[in-house]
Amino acid sequence: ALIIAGSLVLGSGIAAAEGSLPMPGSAGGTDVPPSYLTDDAGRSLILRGFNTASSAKSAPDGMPKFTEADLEREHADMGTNFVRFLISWRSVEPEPGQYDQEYLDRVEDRVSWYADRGYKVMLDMHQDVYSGAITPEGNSGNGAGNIGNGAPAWATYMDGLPISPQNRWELYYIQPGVMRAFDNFWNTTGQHPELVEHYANAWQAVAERFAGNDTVVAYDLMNEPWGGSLQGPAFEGGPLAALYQRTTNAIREVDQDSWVCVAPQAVGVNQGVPSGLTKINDPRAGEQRIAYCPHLYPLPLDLGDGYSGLSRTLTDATIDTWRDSVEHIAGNVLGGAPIILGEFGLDTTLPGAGDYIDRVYTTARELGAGVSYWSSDPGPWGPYLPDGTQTILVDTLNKPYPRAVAGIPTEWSSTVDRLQLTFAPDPAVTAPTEIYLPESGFPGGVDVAGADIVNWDPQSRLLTVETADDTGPVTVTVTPAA
Ligand SMILES: CN(C)c1ccc(C(=O)NC[C@H]2N[C@H](CO)[C@@H](O)[C@@H]2O)cc1
Repeated sequence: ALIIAGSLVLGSGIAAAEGSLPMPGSAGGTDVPPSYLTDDAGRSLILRGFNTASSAKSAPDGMPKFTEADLEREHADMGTNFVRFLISWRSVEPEPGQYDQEYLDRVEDRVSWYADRGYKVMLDMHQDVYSGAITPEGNSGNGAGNIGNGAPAWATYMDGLPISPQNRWELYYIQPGVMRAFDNFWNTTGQHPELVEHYANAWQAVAERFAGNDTVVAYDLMNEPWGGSLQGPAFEGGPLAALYQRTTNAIREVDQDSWVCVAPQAVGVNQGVPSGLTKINDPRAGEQRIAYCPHLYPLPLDLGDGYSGLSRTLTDATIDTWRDSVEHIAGNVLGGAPIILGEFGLDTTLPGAGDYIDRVYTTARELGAGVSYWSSDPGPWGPYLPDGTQTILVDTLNKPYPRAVAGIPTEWSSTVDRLQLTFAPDPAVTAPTEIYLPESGFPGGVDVAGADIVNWDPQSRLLTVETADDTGPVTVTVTPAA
């Protein structure tokens, strides 16, 4: 909280200095309409799923404690179609220039679980506090760790600076040894220009494996970047943007089609401070495939208050300023990039938790954004407790949504037993529009107005519809059969 509050002050100061952003609470951060990732049939994808999973951070084999049966349960209970799957630099490149193909085999096995159920996967090169190698007790092997995680031990240069035990994991970020590890990674010290090169080449090795895999649609280049001694636009528009550009170029040497997702710095921006991220150019032929993947963690909720009273008021204000910044970066800076809310979440036992989750999904729907909730790990934040008991998250998330749209969605909304979608059909897209309908709202047949039913499968809960493609925007309304 101290750090975040500090960076909020820092961030706010920077934002004021920058002066190029819309005033908080304005009509929105851009006039650029939402855009979408698309599938191979050209359908606009509306992605709903989880981060899977935090347990991978400390696993020696780099894999989450998440079985195919866990995925089957998630799919049956909530109809998700997306996952932000955590991978790690330490696992990809355990030694300099040596890429672990057996680790990538394990990742590919998990990807096939998702493929078999019609999911799309975004691979997240995850880090928190740089590496598990920052503390001897935290290092369960080459940077696997329960305090830090991400970078391999060989890329962790603390130059002998101290790291003392902290009662909150976030406070390790400002420990001298950790600050130096980040300053060496970003080469702010001028001592290690090779590390960002290794990072880009590690991503190239991952992209080389998944380039032809239609299930993997995006690469999230770095989780919650931290600039060490560099903060705000000096970091985001400096070494962070440079790393993103270098990594995008390296990926495009082997993979022309996956989206490259870039995230702002976490501190401040997660809490609504405007980001100073600058343009990343996609060298691919044709449309740019850069996406924007911010996270949302309003400070009042981080402090353990519920979504009620003053905390709710302050959280709503945070969401408004966060949304303006997201629209500005995705629309104006990145040139109309699709948005994926890479992380948001809270302790679902807090007062008003269900209302907060609904508010965030409404904001995501209005932004045309995908969502990966943090996280699928067992516990009060997730959908299931360790004993398998469902939290409120399952029913809160288990709502109708359009998964793949044969055109450009302009708006949609749903309740448990009704969905309405307006979109501009794309004549070039011959695949039908696909909609998920939960059994709770649709126990029997379905009625569709505004489109023709192609198929309704009560087992998979998927409805597909088609419309005449020579018309203007169409509105499809789905209700339970009378
Ligand atoms: C001081 N710094 C740099 C900092 C502090 C706090 C977070 C954070 O809470 N992040 C929110 C969630 N995201 C991670 C996984 O990406 C989770 O462990 C956090 O709960 C990030 C950075």
